[in-house]
Amino acid sequence: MGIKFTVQGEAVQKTEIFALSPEVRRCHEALHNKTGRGNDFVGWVDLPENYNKEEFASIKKAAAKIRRDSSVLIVVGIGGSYLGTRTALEFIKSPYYNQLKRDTPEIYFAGNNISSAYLNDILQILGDRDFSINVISKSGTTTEPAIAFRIFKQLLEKKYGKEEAAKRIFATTDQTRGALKEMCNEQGYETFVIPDDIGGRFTVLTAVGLLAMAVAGVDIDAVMDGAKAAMESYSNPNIQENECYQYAAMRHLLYKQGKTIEILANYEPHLTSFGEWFKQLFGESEGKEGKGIFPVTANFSTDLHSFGQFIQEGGRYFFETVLWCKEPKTPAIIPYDEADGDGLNFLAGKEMQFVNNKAFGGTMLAHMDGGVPNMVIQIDRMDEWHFGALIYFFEKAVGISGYLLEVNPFDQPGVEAYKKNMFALLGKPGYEALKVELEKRLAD
Ligand SMILES: O=P(O)(O)OC[C@H]1O[C@](O)(CO)[C@@H](O)[C@@H]1O
Repeated sequence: MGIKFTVQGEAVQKTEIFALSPEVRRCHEALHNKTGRGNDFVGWVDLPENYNKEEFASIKKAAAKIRRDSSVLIVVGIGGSYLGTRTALEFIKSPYYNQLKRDTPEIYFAGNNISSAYLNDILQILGDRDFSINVISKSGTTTEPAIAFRIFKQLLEKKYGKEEAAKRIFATTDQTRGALKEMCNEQGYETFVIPDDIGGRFTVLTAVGLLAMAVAGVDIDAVMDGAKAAMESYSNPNIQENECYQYAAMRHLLYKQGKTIEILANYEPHLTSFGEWFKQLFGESEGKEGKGIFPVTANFSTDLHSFGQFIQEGGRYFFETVLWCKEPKTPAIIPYDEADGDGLNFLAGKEMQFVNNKAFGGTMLAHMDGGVPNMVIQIDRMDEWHFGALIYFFEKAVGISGYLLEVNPFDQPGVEAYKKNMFALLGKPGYEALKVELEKRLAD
């Protein structure tokens, strides 16, 4: 397996982790036998093997068409219909994917906020270039993507006419239900499926993530191969041989010790978006019924110069999980400087990754000395295979971890509260009484 999980220091002993074996085995069985809470939404467990091969081929075809006739792809979506796709692009390609030399379309993400300035910036960047849209929404009624889709769809129709525009809209949505699905039926958009038994935050390895990846020239077969290898490796119910389950158990033990925040730290800007995806995966899965570990992320060494102080000496209620990548995507050598004004000549000729590695080791020891429990998830490199494998590692970990916490890790009832208030304040029909009540509270 190209992923290696290790516990650092003494905060939790291996024996304590292994002592959780009976509970972990129960969670494993509940997940695999579909007998646990939220069992309607565990389709992701065997997805790397059981994905729809016919649709997979259609995704590649659609991607080839987009690459042929579009300079830009606008991907519209939010939450699970956005984060994984963006993460894939930045992890496998680069956060600078759009600026780097390539022969694939530029890709921009819209509908993941309600900012007019953000939207106008994308419209300006797009200009009058040829483009296509991949609108991703299971429900089709999520406000943020619905607004963005209206705007880009109208632009597309104005530019190409309704008929040609319909051939440039690719919708990833529910197989049978929902507002977007109805629109697809009426307008004849090519449609890809968000499976019924996979919740938004677990969909990156479905058409949700795969279409944009394929457009960007990502080898999506290799992504699925990595996920399949992880699926096989982490199907082992024996915690002593299953590092994914060790991670889930370790989180649980730390939570029991009062460590209620997990910092997922990385040392690569290519992993920043991965942290955003992780926040939704763990936040929506575990944060309920007054329980859960609050997921935050740190981008090192950048953030060592911002909240590094707090991590070292602030309140001791968190632990750190470092996502470390062994090989740099591309190497860079530190040059010799005649004047040596910065005193760095002792590093001349060394690779930057050598320095990054020492920053990682030094930081980990300092944080542990400061009382922060540490664990490391190490991958060899940031390529397609490792992306698929790592996604699966975290999905499986949150499934087990959520069951250990005795919550339903596959629902997200709390997300509705803000939506209800927003609809009422916006004057959506049916919310009249709530509007009056909320406006009074806001005016007080
Ligand atoms: O795909 P949809 O229906 O637009 O929903 C987007 C996101 O909103 C949520 O329902 C709530 O955040 C997520 O689970 C989902 O990923």
